[in-house]
Amino acid sequence: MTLQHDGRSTELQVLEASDGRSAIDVSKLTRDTGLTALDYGFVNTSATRSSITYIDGDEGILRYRGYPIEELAEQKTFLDVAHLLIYGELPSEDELAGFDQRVRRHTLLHEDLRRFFDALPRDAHPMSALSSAVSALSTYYEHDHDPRDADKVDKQTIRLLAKMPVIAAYAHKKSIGQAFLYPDNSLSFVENYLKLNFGIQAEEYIQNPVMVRALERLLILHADHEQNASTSTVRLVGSTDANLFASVSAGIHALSGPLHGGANEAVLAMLRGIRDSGDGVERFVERVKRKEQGVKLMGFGHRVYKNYDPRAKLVKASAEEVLAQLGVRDPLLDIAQELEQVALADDYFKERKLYPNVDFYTGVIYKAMGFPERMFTVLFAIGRLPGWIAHWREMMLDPQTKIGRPQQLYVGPTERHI
Ligand SMILES: CC(=O)SCCNC(=O)CCNC(=O)[C@H](O)C(C)(C)COP(=O)(O)OP(=O)(O)OC[C@H]1O[C@@H](n2cnc3c(N)ncnc32)[C@H](O)[C@@H]1OP(=O)(O)O
Ligand SMILES: O=C([O-])CC(=O)C(=O)O
Repeated sequence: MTLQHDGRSTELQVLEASDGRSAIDVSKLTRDTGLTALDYGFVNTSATRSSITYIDGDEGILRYRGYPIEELAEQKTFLDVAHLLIYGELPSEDELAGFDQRVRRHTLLHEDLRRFFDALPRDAHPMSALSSAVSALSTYYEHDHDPRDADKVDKQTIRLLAKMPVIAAYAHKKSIGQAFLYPDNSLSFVENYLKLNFGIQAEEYIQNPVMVRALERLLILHADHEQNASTSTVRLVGSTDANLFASVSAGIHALSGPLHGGANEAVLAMLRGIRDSGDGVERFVERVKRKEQGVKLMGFGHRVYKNYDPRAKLVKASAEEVLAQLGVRDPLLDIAQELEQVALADDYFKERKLYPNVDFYTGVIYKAMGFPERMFTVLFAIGRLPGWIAHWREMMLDPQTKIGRPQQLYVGPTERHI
């Protein structure tokens, strides 16, 4: 395809993806024609080629390395999926045992890093504590940051996978003023995290198999989602050759916003608001449709899914199942279900193809498990970690990678003088 502008021209090559979709390669556009592409929110822009995750937003399909999310969530553990995303294949039994052992061996935090939490205010949001501590973690491994050294990258990968859940649990303990526990490496990844989070010093912590399985599934469902805002942040920061901890810590900040991962916390606030106002679901939906300042249907809508988010379908089924298994009756689940029903039948949402996204039902499950609302997005971050790591590593190995540096259309004053 030839594009001409102002007497100059360029050949725009059309590149094929493995799903039959295509993209125009505009990499020589500016050099050949002086034009740039303007694309607010990158709605029409592919920033890279990737072989990690596939999404068909019209059909509601999500696959990690080719495997449907439904199969992975049903049959695999979070560490299986982390291995799949990071190394490209599901592990054999021996590979999983080796991977699991390595992760268990690296769970301990340096004592000084435990004390790092002393410097944070008690009411610090756990997401801020998490990103700060992950950033601080990088100061302990200065000698292993070289992104081109495969062994070092692998060491950092395992360290981050092992230590981030511990940091997450400490962020929670800090916010409720309880003593930190040491990791128990006789436990699986998820069991260890649950004990660190909910266990109390000098008291036995009894694992609840319903919670373990529910959390495994939720973490798997959050493990990757191709070029979402936080993963794109990890890639952008990593494109400067910044280290893995620095890149992931930036990703955690990006995830915290209520338009992205922070929506799971915002959904619960919305459901509570509806309950406490006594106004009912229909009235709330009317306010959303009127686009009242600050009123949105949180947990609804998605840049890519113009059909039901396949993760939301699984999380919804899980919510009903887990609450029943835990013997929890939560009126907020009824409000969420009614809200979904009313919205899906409404033309405003139909015309705009707005469906529940992954964040809509997760909070109800986390709440039933005993997590405070401010921990919801932290749980998302633990789940998303393998995806961030996989993208960072893929980018580092890709010979096409360049420093991320968008352009702009300058609309300020032309030259002027004082
Ligand atoms: C893990 C995740 O990150 S999943 C997403 C989590 N975020 C949320 O749940 C927050 C609520 N949802 C949203 O804010 C948006 O749907 C986003 C940020 C997820 C996607 O945004 P975009 O792709 O830029 O969609 P955009 O904002 O252009 O929406 C298109 C139309 O639908 C409307 N719309 C989109 N989402 C919603 C919503 N949740 N409630 C009400 N209206 C909505 C917009 O107002 C817009 O309407 P208009 O055409 O009349 O102006
Ligand atoms: O893909 C997106 O834009 C947001 C999302 O659902 C995710 O990161 O899980």
